[in-house]
Amino acid sequence: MRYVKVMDNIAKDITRDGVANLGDGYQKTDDMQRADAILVRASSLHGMDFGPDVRCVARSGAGFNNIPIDECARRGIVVFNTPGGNSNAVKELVVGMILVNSRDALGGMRWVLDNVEDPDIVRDAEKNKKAFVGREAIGRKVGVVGLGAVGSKVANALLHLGMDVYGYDPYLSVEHAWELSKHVKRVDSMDELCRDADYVTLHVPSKEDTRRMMGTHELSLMRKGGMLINYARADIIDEDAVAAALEEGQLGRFVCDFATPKTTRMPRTLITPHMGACTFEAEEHCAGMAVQQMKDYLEHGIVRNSVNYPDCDLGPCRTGGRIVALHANVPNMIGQITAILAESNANIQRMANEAQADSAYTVIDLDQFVEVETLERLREIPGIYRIRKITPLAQRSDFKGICQ
Ligand SMILES: NC(=O)C1=CN([C@@H]2O[C@H](COP(=O)(O)OP(=O)(O)OC[C@H]3O[C@@H](n4cnc5c(N)ncnc54)[C@H](O)[C@@H]3O)[C@@H](O)[C@H]2O)C=CC1
Ligand SMILES: O=C(O)C(=O)COP(=O)(O)O
Repeated sequence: MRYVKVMDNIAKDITRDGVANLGDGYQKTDDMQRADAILVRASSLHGMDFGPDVRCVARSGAGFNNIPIDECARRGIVVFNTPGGNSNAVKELVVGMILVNSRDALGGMRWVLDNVEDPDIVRDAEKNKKAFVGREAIGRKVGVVGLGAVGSKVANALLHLGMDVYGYDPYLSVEHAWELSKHVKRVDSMDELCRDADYVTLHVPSKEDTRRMMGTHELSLMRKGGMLINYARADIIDEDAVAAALEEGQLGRFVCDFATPKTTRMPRTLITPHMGACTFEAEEHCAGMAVQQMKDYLEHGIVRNSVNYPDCDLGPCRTGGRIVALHANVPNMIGQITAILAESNANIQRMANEAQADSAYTVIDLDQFVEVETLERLREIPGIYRIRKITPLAQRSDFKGICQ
């Protein structure tokens, strides 16, 4: 039995009746000391005491600034996310917010609610509607910051609405470049993006170079009375600068997904409670990806969509035994590992080694399992964070197939 600590309401069918529906061989636990894996959405894991057996954290969602990924890497804990799994949900809400807030739809709705008792509401509505005149989005300049899973979809959708779309993303991936319409005008700086923009919408992860990237200078370049949309993370904007721009009228409207003590006091601001990804479709999609990635890792040592280790997929183990090593990306690790295996007469059938930044991942399929003492010797190599022993398919009680 493997135990999973489920931190958030991941998706209805996954946490039905409070019991994780993770499939045979898995059980939900509240006890971190017993957990083999953690399933999380936006709850913060910073400062949390991970139990000794936690081998992976699966983030059902895109952003992973709630997880100490470097510390996890050094402890041999693989962190996964679910790239793109909720991007359509965010895109739909952002596009809707841009349209709804270009018109004073909310002011109009509020007027109706305030006048429900008015017997002449039909006549008075016609008289009062002039107070809610807005603007059309067509033809207006919008800057999209970050052209990843969400940003590329937002840019394409706004283009289809007839807007003049600009995009800024110095690290644009080939995958997302393929998805992006060629009519999105790519620029090389935030200044170019913000200059005379009627709208700026933010879709970058929270990290050192993006925190407070939308500040006084960037806001001052926008067209007076423009709109800022933040469905990325609260700290991408400089809250004081946005508050000041709203007070001065430089910013006409601010729309964001993050209720903070400061945003909730800003004028002409519409806030949703971090619900960009709250659709049944996105929750199921992300939960499905997160659970599958977690199970593939626990059962087979397959790493897919990790944010702190390189991806590595040799498929399930079809030899007599598999060892996986999570280690520092430094010279001679493979040499030391294979030397110890050679001394214990182990025959390597297949092997893969991948490295990414400071972390590396090595999978070794052997004729048969090595002794416990050999595993202990591997664990003592400086730079080894964790050694795992993976049960081959043929030795699993739930495996009914023929092992090659
Ligand atoms: N409000 C909500 O419920 C949701 C919020 N998010 C937030 O949106 C962010 C983006 O999500 P995805 O598009 O799925 O992630 P993604 O990883 O696919 O895209 C992020 C993009 O930002 C770009 N980027 C990184 N640093 C940059 C910089 N300094 N300047 C400009 N671009 C930069 C990257 O190259 C990448 O293309 C997430 O990290 C998360 O914080 C994501 C999903 C739901
Ligand atoms: O995927 C993301 O980055 C999000 O912000 C969505 O967060 P959530 O899964 O709704 O807690």
